[in-house]
Amino acid sequence: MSARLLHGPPAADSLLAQVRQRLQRLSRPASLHVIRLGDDPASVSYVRLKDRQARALGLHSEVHVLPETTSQQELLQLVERLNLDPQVSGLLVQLPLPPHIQVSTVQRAIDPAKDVDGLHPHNVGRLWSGDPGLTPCTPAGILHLMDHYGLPVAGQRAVIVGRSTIVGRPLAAMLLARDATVTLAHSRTPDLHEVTSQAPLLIVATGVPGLITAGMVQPGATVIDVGVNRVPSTDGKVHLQGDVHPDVREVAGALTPVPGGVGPLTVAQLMLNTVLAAEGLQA
Ligand SMILES: Nc1nc2c(c(=O)[nH]1)N[C@@H](CN(C=O)c1ccc(C(=O)N[C@@H](CCC(=O)O)C(=O)O)cc1)CN2
Ligand SMILES: [Mg+2]
Repeated sequence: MSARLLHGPPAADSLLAQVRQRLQRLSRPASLHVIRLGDDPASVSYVRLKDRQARALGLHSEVHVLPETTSQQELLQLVERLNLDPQVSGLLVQLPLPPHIQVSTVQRAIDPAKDVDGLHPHNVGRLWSGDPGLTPCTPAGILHLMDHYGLPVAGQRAVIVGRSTIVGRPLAAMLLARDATVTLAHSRTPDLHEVTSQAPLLIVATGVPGLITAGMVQPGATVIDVGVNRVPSTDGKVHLQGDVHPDVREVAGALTPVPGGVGPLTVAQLMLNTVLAAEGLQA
């Protein structure tokens, strides 16, 4: 039997409907500022998606494109200028950054109230403390996707593969807050297949194309594939492949496709975070 596909766009649309409602009640204009360094094709495409979506909602959107060789000090100066600008409600720096830039220093420099990526240590601490705050877009989007499709979270045994600060770690905190029992596995987890094959809910965010194969998945499991890997095909073109092998479709009960699964939720959740930041945070 083939897995039920959990398509991202309808879930993203329902999140965007919430954003439109909140925008109507907003007493001041909301704006999103995205800083991009260099011309990495994936980053160019993701930043374009964010800018287009923000404009489609009637938000003020600005993309600040800097050369890849921009120094950390120059980047921090731009961040500081946007921090101090009262017209800026949301601010993020697109990742990955070139190696001469220390990501954590840049994330710490962003005003936590404008940190629509939810990666400033203040916001990370709030998330783990169970306090309201801005939270990373992809994990928050995953929870919205699950709610949209009526998939239970409370009481679930969830295995996350991948311990990144942008997906795996914050998702663990969010699932715990929703009363799931969470295992956070990673590239150094011994016998990974034994861990994954006992997961009724499996979320994979490793950046390794096809890492999770059919034999590693519990029959009937819900599998959320966060990987969006650009893989060269034999015809010389590049295609998108998830972290989950296509064969998993025959084993899983429900599965997010790549593309068209989690990705659209990341952008929709960013729109919600921008409105939350403009509101001065939280419902
Ligand atoms: N500062 C940040 N950098 C990065 C983040 C982030 O949340 N904040 N996440 C990813 C990239 N990302 C957003 O920035 C992102 C990834 C994927 C998608 C998406 O819609 N993917 C589509 C496919 C799009 C395509 O054709 O390439 C899909 O999966 O269907 C949106 C945003 C890393 N960097
Ligand atoms: Mg990834």
